[in-house]
Amino acid sequence: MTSGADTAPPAEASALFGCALPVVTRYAELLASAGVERGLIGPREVPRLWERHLMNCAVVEELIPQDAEVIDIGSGAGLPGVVLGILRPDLRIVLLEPLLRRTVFLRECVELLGLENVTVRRGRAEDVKGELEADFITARAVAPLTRLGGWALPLLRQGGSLLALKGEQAASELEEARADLMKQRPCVADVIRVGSGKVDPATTVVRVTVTSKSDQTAPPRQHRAPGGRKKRGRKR
Ligand SMILES: C[S@@+](CC[C@H](N)C(=O)[O-])C[C@H]1O[C@@H](n2cnc3c(N)ncnc32)[C@H](O)[C@@H]1O
Repeated sequence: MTSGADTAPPAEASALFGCALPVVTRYAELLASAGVERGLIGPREVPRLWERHLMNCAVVEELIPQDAEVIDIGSGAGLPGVVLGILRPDLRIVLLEPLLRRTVFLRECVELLGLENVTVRRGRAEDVKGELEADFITARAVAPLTRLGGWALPLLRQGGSLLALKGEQAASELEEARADLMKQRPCVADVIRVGSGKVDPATTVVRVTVTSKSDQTAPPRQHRAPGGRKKRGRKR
């Protein structure tokens, strides 16, 4: 895969990605070249790859504790799963994607970027129950919350969370979906903004955490405070 348009990172990306910046930059190049050529990402997205896609996805790592297992449902060209995999070598991430040409691109990315903690699984989320399970599920721009919850909640371990990256309508979407989510599995849900001061606007996430029936009012499990984790360098 060759390099495409100018994909140099903005100044703010250094602080966010630290020592992972060269690998994320290589991923940006892959998106801007093969990703565009193969129709996985629109050419108009290239000038805003960093702000709107890579950085916006990266800040979600604040919500995921050390060594968690993550499934990224509907990974597409790898957002947010590939970014999280680069930034957090401690996580084990499955990129779940049904479309062949997307899984081909994802496998190429995983290999070229040396992501030993990331695997690609071709399939639909509703078809992998009993085969895949995780502590966290991420999803961006995949499906309305009610449908996404129906796919994701059965794949979560007790205490695990769906982290759905959503837009400005997140709160109203959650209120509409809340009763349906509860029918799926006992859970608590909230809308949180992550990455304030790092990305503008901050990323909006609907977090749905599966609970036991007796634990309905409990807040989601306490995660590490943002910035409190010691980052481990990736072996290259
Ligand atoms: C709009 S794209 C978003 C891709 C990526 N998450 C992003 O933010 O750029 C939606 C993706 O969800 C995938 N998808 C659709 N239905 C799915 C399902 N039932 N299970 C898993 N993935 C699905 C599609 O193939 C597509 O790649």
